[in-house]
Amino acid sequence: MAKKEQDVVDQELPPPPARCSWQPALPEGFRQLNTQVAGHNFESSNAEAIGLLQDYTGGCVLKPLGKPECGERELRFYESLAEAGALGDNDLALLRGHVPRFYGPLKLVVNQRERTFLRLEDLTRDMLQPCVMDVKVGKRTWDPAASPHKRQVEEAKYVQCKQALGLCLPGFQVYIPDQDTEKATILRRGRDYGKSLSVDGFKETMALFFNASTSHSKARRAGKELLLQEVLRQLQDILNWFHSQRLYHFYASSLLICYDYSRLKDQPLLNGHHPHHGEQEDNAPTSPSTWVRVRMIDFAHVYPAEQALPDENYMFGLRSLIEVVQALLHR
Ligand SMILES: Nc1ncnc2c1ncn2[C@@H]1O[C@H](COP(=O)(O)OP(=O)(O)OP(=O)(O)O)[C@@H](O)[C@H]1O
Ligand SMILES: O=P(O)(O)O[C@@H]1[C@H](O)[C@H](O)[C@@H](OP(=O)(O)O)[C@H](OP(=O)(O)O)[C@H]1O
Repeated sequence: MAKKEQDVVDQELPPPPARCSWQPALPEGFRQLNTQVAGHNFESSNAEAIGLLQDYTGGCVLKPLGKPECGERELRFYESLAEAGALGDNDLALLRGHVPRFYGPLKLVVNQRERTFLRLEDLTRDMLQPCVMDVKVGKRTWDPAASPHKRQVEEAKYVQCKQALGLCLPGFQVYIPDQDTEKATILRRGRDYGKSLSVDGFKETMALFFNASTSHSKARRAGKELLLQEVLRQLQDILNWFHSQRLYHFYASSLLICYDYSRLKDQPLLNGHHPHHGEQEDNAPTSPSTWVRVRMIDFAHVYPAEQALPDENYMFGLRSLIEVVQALLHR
């Protein structure tokens, strides 16, 4: 992150890496991903447990392969997307636009052990004040090979939101303005917070994440509207892909929603018209797709679609998310 002007109000999530009293042994040129909000992470008492890394210069993140079968499945998924793109396969080629770019596997020694990482596009790159939310999609978060125990464990977590909305919230960070000073403060929440949420709590948390409270100035409301419309556009694009695809079923997969808080302030309304992704306009740098990114991540439990059926489990969650975000536009 280039600059930060915040007091840090951390809760539940581990503090930003620079403040840790211990440091994992990382290869030169890499550091812990300081915008990681969920997922497997480094543990001071377990050298085997590792989280995502960030390449100082390359604008990419490095995700360690998870448990043998999960890690290999995710690597195969990204590789098949890369191959399909080259062959011009339609549904797979389109899916590439909804996931981080993949730059191949990389072996690195971390905590004295060689591990394989996936090199992925950093979805928070160029963001000065990155707001990041990981939303796990689907009522069912266990895959067809899950043991009865794993299935039971998954069913017992995030119960309220998962059953009603088909969504779970394992973590997020957001910059919010201090009421009096307008100075930005960062707020971070992890899985324990997500597991405690009711449906209303989930909706309020989404309002908090999108800085969508009603008390903002006119200029801030314009920024909020632009943000929500862009998020909805990108979510709808993903849903459109799911309507046609019969290739995969995605279990325990997430949507990563990222935006740059520093771009939210003072966004002008261009005569009611917001530039869209891909539009060739002189003012292209202000296109919200440059500071708002919604992508699918975490493919450790992706399986071929059973009987070539649509992925109703994922689509149920995604439709709920679209409804929740739409409701924020009308607050
Ligand atoms: N391409 C990316 N760009 C930026 N941040 C990312 C990217 N991929 C993952 N992250 C960060 O890392 C976190 C964990 O990612 P991911 O869900 O892939 O890990 P995981 O260990 O497989 O998770 P889980 O415990 O749910 O299986 C995300 O919540 C996000 O903060
Ligand atoms: O939401 P939580 O409570 O963080 O639960 C974790 C989450 O379900 C992960 O998807 C899962 O990793 P896998 O996708 O690899 O199964 C992990 O299993 P693990 O603890 O066995 O790694 C769980 O602990």
